[in-house]
Amino acid sequence: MEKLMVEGGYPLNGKIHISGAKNSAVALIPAAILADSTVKIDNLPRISDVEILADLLEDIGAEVSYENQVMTVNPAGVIPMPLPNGRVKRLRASYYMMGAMLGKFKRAAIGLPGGCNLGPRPIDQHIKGFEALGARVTNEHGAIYLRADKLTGARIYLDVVSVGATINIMLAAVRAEGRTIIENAAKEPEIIDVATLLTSMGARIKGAGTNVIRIDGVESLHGCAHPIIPDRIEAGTYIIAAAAKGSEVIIDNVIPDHLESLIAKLREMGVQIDVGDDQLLIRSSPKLKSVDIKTLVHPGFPTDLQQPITSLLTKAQGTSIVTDTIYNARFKHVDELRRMGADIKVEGRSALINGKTRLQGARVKASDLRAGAALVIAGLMAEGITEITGLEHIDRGYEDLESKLLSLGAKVWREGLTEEEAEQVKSS
Ligand SMILES: CC(=O)N[C@H]1[C@@H](OP(=O)(O)OP(=O)(O)OC[C@H]2O[C@@H](n3ccc(=O)[nH]c3=O)[C@H](O)[C@@H]2O)O[C@H](CO)[C@@H](O)[C@@H]1O
Ligand SMILES: C=C(OP(=O)(O)O)C(=O)O
Repeated sequence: MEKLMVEGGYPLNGKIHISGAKNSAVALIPAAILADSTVKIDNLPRISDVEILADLLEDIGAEVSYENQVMTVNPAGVIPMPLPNGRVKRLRASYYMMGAMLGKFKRAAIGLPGGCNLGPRPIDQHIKGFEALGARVTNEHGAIYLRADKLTGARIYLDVVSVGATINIMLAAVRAEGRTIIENAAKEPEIIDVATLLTSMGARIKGAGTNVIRIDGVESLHGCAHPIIPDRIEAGTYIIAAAAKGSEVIIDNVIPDHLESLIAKLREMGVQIDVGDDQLLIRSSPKLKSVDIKTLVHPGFPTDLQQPITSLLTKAQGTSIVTDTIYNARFKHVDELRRMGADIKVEGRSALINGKTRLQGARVKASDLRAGAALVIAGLMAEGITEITGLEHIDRGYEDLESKLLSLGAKVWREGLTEEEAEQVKSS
């Protein structure tokens, strides 16, 4: 076990390159098994979620190679092997194996997914979609069993706007007979990316990125090459870090449209942001203003940046209110920020942040991926050294976190935990 050491107070300067999007990558990899020949995915981030999915694909018979950010999946030998436990619990996106296996084999048995613990994360809308396509779905001993004689296109209205359900239904519907219409679909950029890959494989999909997606099923899908979009949440994390500690930071390889809601909020706070074609230049200000933020489905403010921006708001003048309308328990980072001196109160789904506090380095634990990002940003802002444990969460979603921060002038490094520290972390 390791901890991340962050010595605060150093200004950030320079340029960093954003990796491929985690939330696209984790859907594109399962999607690759739907093809009958090799799929090449370019610009994949080296993060543990990607590595676990590659292992899962090998478990079911795919040939996978992964070098220099390029993953090649040859799905010719894939079999409908059940994946009831083990690795599937280590990430959220293993649920995409359900849609992909159902589309390919008309059956699947996949353990319930893991991922960040942010309060209840049901998958009822995924199941509603699979059932509408003709699958019988049962939950047996913590695994979901899906069986269909055939898949038939259907009109599916999502009761909740869900990224996972929208993509999962697309994965199954591309091989169904006839037309599927997903209404009240999620519109996140990662959905467009998955639809682009599937279309390159021969699928017929219209409307991805809007709230109505039409899919005309096809009999087979072929191999292709696909470059993944940049990670808007990784970019957002570094943009917020630059707003917290930057003098001038260039964030390279971004799609600025994907970051509109964050850019607007940061400008409201007083951060200067110049927008280029695929780069942003961030200039921080010593006088940041408080703002209120409500997380919403895309194109609203992303819940995945709610925790990182909370750290930044501890520095703003006045009281900010951050409300998470997507998850009801995404505030585990707040206790840790309080250990560092933050003045934050959680009331229901909102955090009330009294700003202009001087954070102090402390021993803190990342409870989930973006809580980890929030603590790293807080560590950069704090006086002294912050020791962050729970790095397995951060490693699920940030490629080369330390080297990217080091290249901007931050002081960060990993250290092994002593036996005593490891015991304390386990029992906390
Ligand atoms: C791997 C991946 O892409 N993860 C992202 C994905 O998660 P994920 O796909 O799990 O999130 P969803 O969009 O499905 O969830 C949104 C909301 O809908 C609820 N819900 C969802 C499905 C369902 O069947 N029933 C239901 O009630 C959830 O509890 C949550 O309150 O989108 C989230 C919302 O942008 C992000 O925070 C995650 O980073
Ligand atoms: C919540 C997240 O991830 P996951 O859905 O994979 O747990 C995230 O990326 O912030």
